[in-house]
Parts: sequence; structure tokens; C-alpha cells
Amino acid sequence: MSLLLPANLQQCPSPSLSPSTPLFSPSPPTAFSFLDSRLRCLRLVTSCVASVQSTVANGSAPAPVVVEREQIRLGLPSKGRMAADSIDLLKDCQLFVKQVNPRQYVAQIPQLPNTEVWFQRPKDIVRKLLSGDLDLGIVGLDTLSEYGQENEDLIIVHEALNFGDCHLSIAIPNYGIYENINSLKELAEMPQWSEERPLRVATGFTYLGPKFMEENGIKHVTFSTADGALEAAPAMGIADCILDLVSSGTTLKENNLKEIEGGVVLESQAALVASRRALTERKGALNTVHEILERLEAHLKADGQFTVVANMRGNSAQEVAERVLSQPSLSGLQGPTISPVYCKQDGKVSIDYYAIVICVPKKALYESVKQLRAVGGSGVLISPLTYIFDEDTPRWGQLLRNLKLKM
Ligand SMILES: Nc1ncnc2c1ncn2[C@@H]1O[C@H](COP(=O)(O)OP(=O)(O)OP(=O)(O)O)[C@@H](O)[C@H]1O
Ligand SMILES: O=P(O)(O)OC[C@H]1O[C@H](OP(=O)(O)OP(=O)(O)O)[C@H](O)[C@@H]1O
Ligand SMILES: [Mg+2]
Repeated sequence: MSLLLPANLQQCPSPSLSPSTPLFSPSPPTAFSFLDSRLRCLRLVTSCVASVQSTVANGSAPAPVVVEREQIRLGLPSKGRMAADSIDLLKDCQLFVKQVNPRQYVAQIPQLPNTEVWFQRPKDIVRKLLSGDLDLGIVGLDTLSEYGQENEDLIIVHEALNFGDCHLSIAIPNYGIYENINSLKELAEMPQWSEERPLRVATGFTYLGPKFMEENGIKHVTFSTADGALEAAPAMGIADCILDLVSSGTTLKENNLKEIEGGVVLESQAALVASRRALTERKGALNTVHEILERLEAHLKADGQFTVVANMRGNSAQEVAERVLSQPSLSGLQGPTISPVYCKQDGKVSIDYYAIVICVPKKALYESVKQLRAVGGSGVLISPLTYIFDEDTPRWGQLLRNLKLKM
């Protein structure tokens, strides 16, 4: 079995590694170098552990010192519904995660030689961004909010990676005393809840749940936690309602539960997150995040668009442009590209047609084709777009402003 471990593991083993994790040495160690590396590791483990101990996942925790290491660390979900999609997204950005086997928790991206990937559970990605053991990560916004608890060290670099869509929502039974209850307000005002007998909410979101209820002025409420199959709790008599993630809504429906107006705590999808300290203090981190962000933006922007090419009879490029721009869905990203089509007739070269090229949102495709035809477009060709690299990405500017590196 090949052992793919990052070069820096010798220098700074993560406190998250199990005690049985072998200490890797590229060449057979001498007794001295082995002892030396053990001592070095021990010292560094102690400092890493100290940094973790000084950090708890809340906004007021002191920031640990940035531990020196060569590689930038990107955390990706190790399993579950976000894992494959994260790797696929990076692949679509021409960043190929090379994982030797699915049980290996570290991998490389050859296109980003200074970056190593660590596979972790989503909640641990957030925790490790806070402890300084990861620099970047892909997680759901729900996990970020729950475990990040508004800690200022966490920065959302890209908030819409286009997968992992779901929302965190309160759901109540659709039968019995709840039959006519359709909003959070109505739920809160039910006479059943009192100090002695509060509304019982089953949830895995023990930070966001109480915060949301407090923000909504709901006083008589208690929370119980469970790791899964929360939808069973009301029917089992364990809870009155649940607060859980919903995507298709099937699980709620199958368990006779319904969402209520005002009961959505947050909308979520996958996001690229970074540690502020890593970006400002770790050499190379900002360049790496810039490259990942550019690739993501180029891919995600293109993903929603088609290239449309059509021919249009006209007297001049200007006249064709005026016709095209009279239609609301044909303005493209900056405007149509219009070029003359040279035809040879009776030995003479003439320009009777112009080719127009525009990008149109996938959602507006058919509408755009109709509008093109309405202004004389013919021979409409449509092809997918792979990447759109803009001059610069707005998110990069936002990030620099957030880091106070730009006004
Ligand atoms: N229907 C859904 N239910 C739950 N999570 C969803 C759903 N749709 C998208 N997600 C996203 O997937 C994440 C959950 O992924 P996963 O199931 O791997 O993690 P987890 O259950 O939190 O992990 P663990 O089992 O280690 O506690 C959520 O945090 C959310 O961002
Ligand atoms: O709206 P839906 O598409 O039905 O998805 C929502 C369900 O998916 C998740 O559960 P998961 O499948 O992760 O199982 P678990 O709750 O037992 O962990 C979530 O906790 C909901 O129960
Ligand atoms: Mg569930």
C-alpha cells in the first residue's frame, strides 16, 4: 500500500490525527533522526493541542496562533451527501483531487502543488478552520452557521457553489391540535405552552435553534437533541415539533409533518469558507484562494449559460446590433458580438448576413430563440459554455475588502 502523506506531516502533525497515525519518514530514519523527529513532533503536537484547547467554537474564543507549515490545507467533506459533489465541482474547475483510496483522508491536487486536501466531516471542517488546522473548506452554510457561531475568523469566500441546497426549518405535525396552525406566530400562541410545559423542539441544531426562537420572542420552549431520524420524534411523543434540514420535503411528508410560515431559520447550500488568519498570515494562502475562486466563478458562471450563434440578414453590423438589442433577452454578458458573413455569389464577395454571438441564461433559452427569430435570426446554434473568466471576480474584491487589504 502506498502511503501518501504530506511532506509537512513530520513538521506539524494535526492534533486531529489519531495517536496511532504513523509518523512518516521518506527515507529509513536513523536512530537519531527518528528520535529528533519524534521530539519535534511531540513539541509541535503539544503546541497544536494547546492551540485547540484555547479554542472553543464560539465567537468570543481567542484566536490560536497560526502554526507554521508549508502547505495550504483545504478541507472537503469526507462522506455523506456533500462529499462526491465537492470533488465533482473541483473537477469541473479542472482541479483534480487525487485520492489514492476512499479511506485515505489526505489527497493532493496536482494543479495546486502548494495545497493539500484533508477529508473531514463537515462539522469538523468548521471546527478545524477555527482551530487553525485547516485554512480553507467546503461545507454547507447550515454547518458553518451552527458550528462557526458567527466567529469572525470564518470568511465565506463563495456562498453559492450550486449544490447541497436545503433549508433549516421548523416542522410540526399536520394533524391533531396542529391541524389549523400554519405559522410560527400561531404555534407560539398556542395555549398549550407554559413555563411548566414548554414547546419541545427536537433538533441537531442546538446553537441555531435556541437563537432563532429567542430572536422570534418565543419563550416557553425547550430543545432535545438527536442525531438523525428526527421526523419520528413528534409521532413518538418525544417532541412537539422538529427543527431540521429539508430539501425535497419527502421525509416531512412521509412522517405527517408540515413546514410553517416564518419557520425557516436559514437557506443553505455549499460554500467555500476560509480562515481569516490563514488568509492574512499564511504565505501563499491568499494566492491559492484567488486561484480557486477564479476557477469556481468561471465554471459556475458558465454553468448557467449557453452560447447562441445565429445568422441575421442586414445592411450593417450597427443595424443588426440595433435589432438584436431591441429584444430584452439578447443583450448577452456585455452585448452581442456581431461579425460579417462573407458570401461568394457570381464570383463576387458580398456581405448580406451577419453572425451574432451571445451568451444567454439557460433558463431564458427558448425565450431568447423566439426573440432572435422575431428580429430575423436564422440557423440558430446553441452550445454549452465551459468557463467564463471575467476581468476579475466581484467576490475577490469583496474578500480583499473584508480582509481590509483593499478599500
Ligand atoms: N436533505 C438534506 N438533509 C441533510 N443535509 C443536507 C440535505 N441536503 C443538503 N444537505 C447538506 O448536506 C450536509 C449534511 O451532509 P452529511 O449528511 O454528510 O453530514 P452530517 O450528517 O452533518 O455528518 P455526520 O453524519 O458526520 O454528522 C448538510 O449540512 C447540508 O449542508
Ligand atoms: O427533504 P428531504 O429531501 O426528505 O431531506 C431531508 C432529510 O434528509 C436529512 O436526513 P438524512 O437523510 O441525512 O438522515 P438522518 O436525519 O437520519 O441523518 C435531514 O435530516 C432530513 O431528515
Ligand atoms: Mg434526517
